[in-house]
Amino acid sequence: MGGRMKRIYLIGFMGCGKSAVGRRLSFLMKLPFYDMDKEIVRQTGMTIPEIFDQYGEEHFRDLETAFLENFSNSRCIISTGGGVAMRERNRKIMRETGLVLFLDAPFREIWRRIHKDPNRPIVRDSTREEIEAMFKSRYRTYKAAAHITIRTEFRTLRQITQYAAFQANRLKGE
Ligand SMILES: Nc1ncnc2c1ncn2[C@@H]1O[C@H](COP(=O)(O)OP(=O)(O)O)[C@@H](O)[C@H]1O
Ligand SMILES: O=C(O)C1=C[C@@H](OP(=O)(O)O)[C@@H](O)[C@H](O)C1
Ligand SMILES: [Mg+2]
Repeated sequence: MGGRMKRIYLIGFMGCGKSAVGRRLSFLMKLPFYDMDKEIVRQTGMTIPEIFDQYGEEHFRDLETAFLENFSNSRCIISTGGGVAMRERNRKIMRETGLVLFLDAPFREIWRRIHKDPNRPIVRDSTREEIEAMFKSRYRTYKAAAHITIRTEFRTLRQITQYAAFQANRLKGE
């Protein structure tokens, strides 16, 4: 990634565990934690569904890119939203400023975790088949954007967090 590792970014599909692992990783590594969705909610004073409904998805995507462009803290953990890695500009920023970890979870697990959550507008507005198609079409982009892929199936949040910390320490300073 060139120069010293600064930030750790968690990427992957909705429900793969980015927010949950990021929070735990920040405790374990004693680094500040930013969940991009929460930061955008805080900055706008609106929920994610409200932003989608009132301004549309493209506006939300622009807020995500603006967050990455304007963010200045160097050593920290950032949990992205599931759509962040889909933009080339975002991928470039993430790879230039940190280590990118893809949390790779199987779709049936993901669906079990997200299908009832009203806070994810894309899930709220789509069928299971549509979400599965989106999962498949995004998969290779996550994989290519990441320095490391972490398979999460059959692993607890604690195990995943420990493995993420191990990889981050191993690659520190590269
Ligand atoms: N490996 C795991 N084992 C058990 N529960 C998990 C695991 N990964 C995620 N979860 C749970 O699934 C839900 C969705 O995870 P979350 O971190 O919000 O995903 P994301 O931020 O990637 O959308 C949360 O309740 C989280 O605790
Ligand atoms: O995958 C996506 O397009 C989205 C994922 C969500 O974050 P999580 O991945 O944390 O659920 C949130 O940013 C928004 O609902 C859109
Ligand atoms: Mg999240």
